[in-house]
Amino acid sequence: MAPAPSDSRPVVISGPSGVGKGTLYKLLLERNPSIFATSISHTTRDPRPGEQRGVDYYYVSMEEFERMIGENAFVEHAKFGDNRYGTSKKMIEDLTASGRVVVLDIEMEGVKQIKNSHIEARYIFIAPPSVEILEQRLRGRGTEKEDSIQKRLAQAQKELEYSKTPGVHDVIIVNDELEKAYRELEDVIFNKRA
Ligand SMILES: Nc1ncnc2c1ncn2[C@@H]1O[C@H](COP(=O)(O)OP(=O)(O)OP(=O)(O)O)[C@@H](O)[C@H]1O
Repeated sequence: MAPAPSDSRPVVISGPSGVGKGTLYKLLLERNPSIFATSISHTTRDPRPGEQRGVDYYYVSMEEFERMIGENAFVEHAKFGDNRYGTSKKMIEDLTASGRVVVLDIEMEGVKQIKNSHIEARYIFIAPPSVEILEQRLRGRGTEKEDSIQKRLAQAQKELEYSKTPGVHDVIIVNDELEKAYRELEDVIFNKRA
């Protein structure tokens, strides 16, 4: 395990569905458990069996969630179906104050919001070697029905376009060979390169 990075800003990892963000994120936390902390979102949905309050999510009512939006308590928030999800500023500040680097797995609209929230963060985009390989991974994961795969691929095109906007991401890592991409991710976070 490497010593703690000198840069303690939260790390925002984004990229299209199926690119391997979750896999890389999990490795980062498993291999450096005392250095990184998982961002814990607020949600209005009910806990699922096995989920723990304050570990998987902070579960709040719709009223509470809307009050927090009004107080500008979120760096980003979104609605999926009937449920709302958000990342609170206080959660990031508290985890950072505890001496750990917060890692956030955020989709494109959330990235745009965080960039407007004036929070200091590092932005890492995970790109697929090609759209064909992205499709293979989405299919290979076996979690998605055909229409969901098509939606994710259409959304991926938008995200890949956005990732080309100059200055949006500090670095783009192509997730070709997993261990190679992982090493690049660590190198960036631990400032072993740009
Ligand atoms: N470098 C790689 N080479 C081959 N397969 C990979 C690689 N990285 C990840 N995968 C596989 O690709 C699939 C998608 O990975 P993962 O679930 O981590 O994607 P994700 O970006 O987190 O997607 P989502 O945003 O939908 O959660 C998984 O089956 C994973 O095991």
